[in-house]
Amino acid sequence: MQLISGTAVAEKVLEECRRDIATLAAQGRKPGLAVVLVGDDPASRAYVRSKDKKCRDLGLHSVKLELPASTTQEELLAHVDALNNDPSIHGILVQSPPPKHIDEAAIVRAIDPAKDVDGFHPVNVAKLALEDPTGFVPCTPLGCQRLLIEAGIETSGAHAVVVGRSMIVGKPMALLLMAKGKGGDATVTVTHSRTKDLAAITRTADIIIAAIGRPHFIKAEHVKEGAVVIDVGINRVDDATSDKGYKLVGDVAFDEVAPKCRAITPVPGGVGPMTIAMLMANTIKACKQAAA
Ligand SMILES: NC(=O)C1=CN([C@@H]2O[C@H](COP(=O)(O)OP(=O)(O)OC[C@H]3O[C@@H](n4cnc5c(N)ncnc54)[C@H](OP(=O)(O)O)[C@@H]3O)[C@@H](O)[C@H]2O)C=CC1
Ligand SMILES: Nc1nc(=O)c2c([nH]1)NC[C@@H]1CN(c3ccc(C(=O)N[C@@H](CCC(=O)O)C(=O)O)cc3)C=[N+]21
Repeated sequence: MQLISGTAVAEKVLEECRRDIATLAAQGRKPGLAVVLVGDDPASRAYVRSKDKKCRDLGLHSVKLELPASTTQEELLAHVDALNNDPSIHGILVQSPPPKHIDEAAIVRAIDPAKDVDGFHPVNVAKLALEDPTGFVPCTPLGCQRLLIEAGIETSGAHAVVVGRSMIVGKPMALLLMAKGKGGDATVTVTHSRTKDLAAITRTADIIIAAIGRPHFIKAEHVKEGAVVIDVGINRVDDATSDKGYKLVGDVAFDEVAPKCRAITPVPGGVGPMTIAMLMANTIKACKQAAA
């Protein structure tokens, strides 16, 4: 069994980012990322902090907007508009999910597609479907694809089963795996909560991408011998032995699944660090494209 280290692959991606940042610096340019958080969900706060920290480590310009949960739709749109017009900002990310009174779809559509490093804007969703390389691909599925490539997993002709169909993970993941070329050319099945006999389908998978949001949902019975499993899930579960009072677990029951796998990602240290690394890479891409 091969343990695919997201931490190690993310470090490789960040090394590429450092080189790009140095090249841009020599041209007097510095990529800038703005992360907007509305409300005080603890997991979201932690995530926003780690993105800000990674930006600073790399020497990117980083703006962190932490807005109260009472922020109105109009106020948030005004912030997005200001960032759209700020030439020092190349990437804008509005942390999902926002509070209930915010219309997330309208916010996403207000972001300049050229600064939409999350890849959520309809223009970028269309570019992904069209396999147009000028678009931005959502960071998490992009990171999963890179993990497969770096781990030497052949996707061409493989049966990949994606569990989950969200706009942030499952759907773009399926589009990437079915696209032509490296890390693609797979035969893709997308499953979700209405899927009948999920285990019968996942057992036919050469590659399983689990993006469900339920701790330890994928069990040994879901996985065939020799499969590759990418665990996207980040779930906080109570843990009295940890000083934080919780621990992070994936959507895969790692202990029982790992022995059957050719390769598997851990949680933490798997897809999570890749998401952050791809966000940095997308911000650099946005900066390069803004100059061109
Ligand atoms: N590592 C990272 O960087 C990231 C991790 N995540 C994590 O990935 C997980 C998924 O996130 P996200 O896609 O945003 O979650 P969503 O809740 O938006 O989507 C979950 C998907 O799983 C499907 N699903 C739910 N229950 C079942 C079931 N019993 N059987 C089969 N499918 C099911 C849902 O189906 P239906 O559509 O029918 O409701 C839905 O399509 C979460 O744990 C999240 O924390 C998310 C983003 C980034
Ligand atoms: N607009 C938007 N874009 C996102 O990309 C986005 C979002 N909203 N909302 C929430 C989800 C979740 N997400 C994570 C990214 C990294 C880790 C991560 O780095 N995890 C570490 C552990 C971190 C820790 O220890 O807390 C790991 O898995 O090793 C986790 C979760 C991005 N998301």
